[in-house]
Amino acid sequence: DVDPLSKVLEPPPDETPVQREARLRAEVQAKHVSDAIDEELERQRAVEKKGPRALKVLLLGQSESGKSTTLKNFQILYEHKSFKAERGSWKTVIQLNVVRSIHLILDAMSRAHAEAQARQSHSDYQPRLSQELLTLQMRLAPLLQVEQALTRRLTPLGCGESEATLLNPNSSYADRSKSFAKEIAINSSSPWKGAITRLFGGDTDAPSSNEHSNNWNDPNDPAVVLHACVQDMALLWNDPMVKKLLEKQKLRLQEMAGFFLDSLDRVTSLDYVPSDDDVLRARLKTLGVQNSMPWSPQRLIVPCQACLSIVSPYHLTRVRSEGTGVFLMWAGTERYGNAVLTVRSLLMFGIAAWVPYFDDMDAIIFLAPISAFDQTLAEDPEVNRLEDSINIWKYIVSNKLLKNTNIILFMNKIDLMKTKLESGIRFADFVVSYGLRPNDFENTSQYLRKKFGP
Ligand SMILES: Nc1nc2c(ncn2[C@@H]2O[C@H](COP(=O)(O)OP(=O)(O)OP(=O)(O)O)[C@@H](O)[C@H]2O)c(=O)[nH]1
Ligand SMILES: [Mg+2]
Repeated sequence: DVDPLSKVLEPPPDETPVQREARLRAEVQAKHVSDAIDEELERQRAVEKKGPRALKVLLLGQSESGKSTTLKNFQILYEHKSFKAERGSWKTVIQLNVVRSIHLILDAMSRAHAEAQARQSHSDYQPRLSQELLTLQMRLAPLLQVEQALTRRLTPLGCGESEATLLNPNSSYADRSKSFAKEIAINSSSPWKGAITRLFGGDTDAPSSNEHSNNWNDPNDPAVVLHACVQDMALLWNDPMVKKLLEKQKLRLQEMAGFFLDSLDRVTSLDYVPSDDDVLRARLKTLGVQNSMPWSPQRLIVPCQACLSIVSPYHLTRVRSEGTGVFLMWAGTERYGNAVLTVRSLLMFGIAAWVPYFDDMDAIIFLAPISAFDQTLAEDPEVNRLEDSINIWKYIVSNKLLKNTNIILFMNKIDLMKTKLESGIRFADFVVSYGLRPNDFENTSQYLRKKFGP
């Protein structure tokens, strides 16, 4: 009869005093988050009493499915002024995305190097990495410090996740690369955007508030280091040996979230201000529930139950609107005490815990990134991402508690889907039941519409 949720929340039996302190701190923080959400809901109720009823939409989907991106798209449509005001804060995220891509390359090189050395001890030694590459690797070392500085900038109040603080400068390179593979996550209630803006004296009414957010006289300023490293980064990314090595290790950086290596000159230039498209592409993992401000005077007109639509959040078209709209976004990953739960595990614990979020929603927009057919979940490498999306979707549409809620499916990331199919990745290799049908977007998307359908 043990409640599965409290079981997950139990502290581990061998908890050390340090872990205990961290857990209690996290719990206090979670309580703040929860109180802030309550306050926000209360505030919204007060607003609703005055004006027309706000339409509430919940964005739901596995991690990296595009919830934050969809929210950004709606922000572009309805709140362009505040979206523009936040561009300076996104610049820090984009810099972090660049550094992360470079690190993934450096890690891949280290792996190849280690492999070559192991082979050297056997017979004929063929150096795998050229001397230039080894030099580049050394010259790009300062980027590690940059990563820490950027992380601190994004988590000024300690509201980042432990992934962000794991990077201890005294740890070995191997340890650092291991922790680097993890993404930095920001709790959605964290005031990171505001904190950066305040830190640099940004004016939120200005069209691009943080153009002056860097100190060009400080050689340790992340933007200065990145600018100084731009040639080396470009040399590394364009090196044919690196290309081969990445291909061999099946690292397709271009398809990964937060890819900016093809725009290095632009995004590391001293006067760089992110464009709308850059902000859409910037990747920062969200934890926790995020509540948008009510947007007025527009409202989304949502179609009927379980409508199927194919859109790319990059190219949402304007929806006819009136009244006000509120979006609630549920992160792909949720933290409870010391346990990190995914949308999937939360659903398995029963929808009861979610009811406060679900029951007064007018609509749920479910994000299913169909391009993920050849990928597995970061939190569970055994589970195919597409299969996971289909399972959660079926759970949602068959849930009685949601029978009066409009449910909209966004089969998104279609641009990536097309690129993948065109590059020769075979859909049927991952979805066996697809059989011998043509490996093109038209047929695969048609097939998936049916798969998600009733
Ligand atoms: N190519 C492409 N990339 C997309 C699309 N939609 C989202 N992305 C990218 O996918 C990455 C992940 O999207 P997010 O919006 O951060 O995902 P999320 O669902 O909020 O993920 P969590 O915060 O981890 O729950 C981002 O870098 C986006 O730019 C799309 O339609 N096409
Ligand atoms: Mg997110």
